[in-house]
Amino acid sequence: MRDVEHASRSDHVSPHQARAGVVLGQGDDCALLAPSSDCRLAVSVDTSLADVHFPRDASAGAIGHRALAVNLSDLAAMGARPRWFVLALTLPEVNEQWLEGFARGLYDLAHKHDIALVGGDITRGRELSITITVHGDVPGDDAITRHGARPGDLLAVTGTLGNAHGGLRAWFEGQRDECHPLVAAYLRPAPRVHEAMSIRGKVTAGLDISDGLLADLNHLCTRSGVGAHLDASAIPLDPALVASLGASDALEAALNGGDDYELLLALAPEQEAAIREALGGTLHVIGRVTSESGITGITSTGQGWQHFQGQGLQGQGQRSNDHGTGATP
Ligand SMILES: Nc1ncnc2c1ncn2[C@@H]1O[C@H](COP(=O)(O)OP(=O)(O)O)[C@@H](O)[C@H]1O
Ligand SMILES: Cc1ncc(C[n+]2csc(CCOP(=O)(O)OP(=O)(O)O)c2C)c(N)n1
Ligand SMILES: [Mg+2]
Repeated sequence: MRDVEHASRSDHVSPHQARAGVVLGQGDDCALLAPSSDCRLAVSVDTSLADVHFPRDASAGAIGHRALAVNLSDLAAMGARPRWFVLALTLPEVNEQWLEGFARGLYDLAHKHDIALVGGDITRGRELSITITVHGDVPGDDAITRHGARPGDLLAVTGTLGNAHGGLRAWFEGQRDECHPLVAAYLRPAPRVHEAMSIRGKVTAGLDISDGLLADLNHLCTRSGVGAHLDASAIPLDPALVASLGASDALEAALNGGDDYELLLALAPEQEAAIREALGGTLHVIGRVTSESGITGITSTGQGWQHFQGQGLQGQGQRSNDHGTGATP
């Protein structure tokens, strides 16, 4: 255990220890943190499991990066500024070299987003499992939520969709180059933290896309009590994805593949110019919010990622549509 603690406290952590708001970091029974008085605290937890969220033969650095990235993406979804995280690690064995790589992937991303590791827990168990709880802050009532979308709002996404699913498929077909653009999108997602902070207060609702565009749009619509109409031809697809999967499977990957960690936003049309200025070419309008429930404009039989539907790669794209959205052309 001492080895693990050493690796998770190695010298690239120390710059974070002194950062603002950490009264007492690792080493005692709890961390003591001082949230900003004018801010709300944003808290979220996500677990990453070998062969469920990442392939067990991915590099240790990619596993560390990805486990933190998906949590940072939840802070981005709310427009929160990353502050602190805690890490619960279950390992089948202690491998010093693996831990060094894991720590490097994790801390490089932590450093990039100025988030400090303030505590954790390490246990031995059969499967590799990483649970991270992130804390962020957001001023006043500016948090981006799922519940504010209104009929007439535009729907938009950042970046392109489906690449990570293309990378997952490439990995299972034997592609092991982690620098391959689609594989990198899957293993090393780039959470839209700065983008989200620059548009909070300007959007009516938003969330990050982890389960797939249709599934997460459905979450937003349900929470807001609205429906949506999508323009299939406006869904942004990377030419590399279309080249890899063909146009039809690329669209299906974008709609239902998941793992994108892009933002899905609802915004009043009069805010579009300001948001486009903040986000530049990353913003793509893909439809609008409607008053009738259900998602129209898209024909798809998929329903995004569901942990308890016996999913695996074989099941992707072969599931029936029961997400209750009534997706129709
Ligand atoms: N086991 C649980 N206990 C309490 N709340 C949960 C649990 N699982 C999910 N939730 C809550 O349900 C909401 C949706 O969770 P989830 O689908 O995991 O969203 P996300 O994609 O943002 O991680 C979140 O507010 C989350 O905190
Ligand atoms: C090895 C592997 N198989 C399949 C997937 C696809 N996948 C697994 S979980 C998931 C959805 C996101 O994970 P979840 O635990 O639901 O995160 P949350 O929505 O809570 O952020 C997807 C698309 C993957 N990422 N890796
Ligand atoms: Mg979650």
